[in-house]
Amino acid sequence: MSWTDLARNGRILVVDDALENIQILHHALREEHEVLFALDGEQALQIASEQQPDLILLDAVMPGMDGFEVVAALRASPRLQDIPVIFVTALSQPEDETRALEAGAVDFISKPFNVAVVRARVRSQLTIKRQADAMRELSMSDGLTGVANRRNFNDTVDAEWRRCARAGLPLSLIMIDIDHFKLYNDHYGHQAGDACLQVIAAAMKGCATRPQDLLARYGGEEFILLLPQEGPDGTEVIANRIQDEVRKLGLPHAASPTASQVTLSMGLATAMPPLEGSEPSPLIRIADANLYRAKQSGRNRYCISLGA
Ligand SMILES: Nc1nc2c(ncn2[C@@H]2O[C@H](COP(=O)(O)OP(=O)(O)OP(=O)(O)O)[C@@H](O)[C@H]2O)c(=O)[nH]1
Repeated sequence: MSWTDLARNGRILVVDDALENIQILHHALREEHEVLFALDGEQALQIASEQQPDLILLDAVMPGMDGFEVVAALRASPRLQDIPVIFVTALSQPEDETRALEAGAVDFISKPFNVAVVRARVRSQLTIKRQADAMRELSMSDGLTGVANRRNFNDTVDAEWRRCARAGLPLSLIMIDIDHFKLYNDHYGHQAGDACLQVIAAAMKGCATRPQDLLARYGGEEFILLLPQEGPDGTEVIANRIQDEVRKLGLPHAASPTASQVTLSMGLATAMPPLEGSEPSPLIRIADANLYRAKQSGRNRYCISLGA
């Protein structure tokens, strides 16, 4: 897919208190893009939050919340702050343009506008947005297995920890380690080891598929599964599912003293719920200690305890 293709099909939110302006922009953009609209600032923020548009075309002067206030509210929201905003406005003084750009808009178009120019500027901002999205995605995932990387896990566990603490919901972790992986590499070679990590990661990813679940590569052959809103019983169900799926893969491990196939050891830990103001690191340490117990007591199993 080329970058030009990436500029097509974006979802655009047009915000203007004059219906005729919305109609003109809708007409100009509807062939290439999905166009949503809002007639005031409050409605714009609500639709942005629900529909996550790729770009917002925003009128500056509106009754109630004006465009500058809308941009400030977008920038203050972690979920909405990356949505680019182009001001489309009757304001035309250089100081208006400067104020809009300083407030966080990426571009400024004065009314009356030329439709072809609007289309071209929309395309160029969508291209930049897609490139930024792709870069962010890459920086948050592990290059070998495609699952989340450790940094992504650290950011996500902090946010989910706070969310579960506020809502009084449990949060669980499963620390997962491939058994005798050094012997696997020694026996089959490092490339086969890499392929093994990829296959195991893909199988584990299919075992916890709720939107808030996150599988991350935590170290070389160590993974961690974050299960917000999951108590100890559900976590054991998922641990058993992972063991079953890996068993079904039947990856030979001729050098393993534990089994003839690749096996996993796991440490489970649940906060019931996290305490407000506390940190997730003690729970991670408990999951790690339980993984160590699973290794010590024979591998190819999980150990569990409540904690933190
Ligand atoms: N192929 C491959 N191997 C890796 C990668 N990352 C780490 N490893 C290997 O994973 C092995 C981990 O070995 P150890 O920590 O000794 O653990 P183990 O052999 O799995 O033994 P137990 O955990 O005690 O069952 C090391 O040999 C690392 O070189 C990777 O990205 N690719």
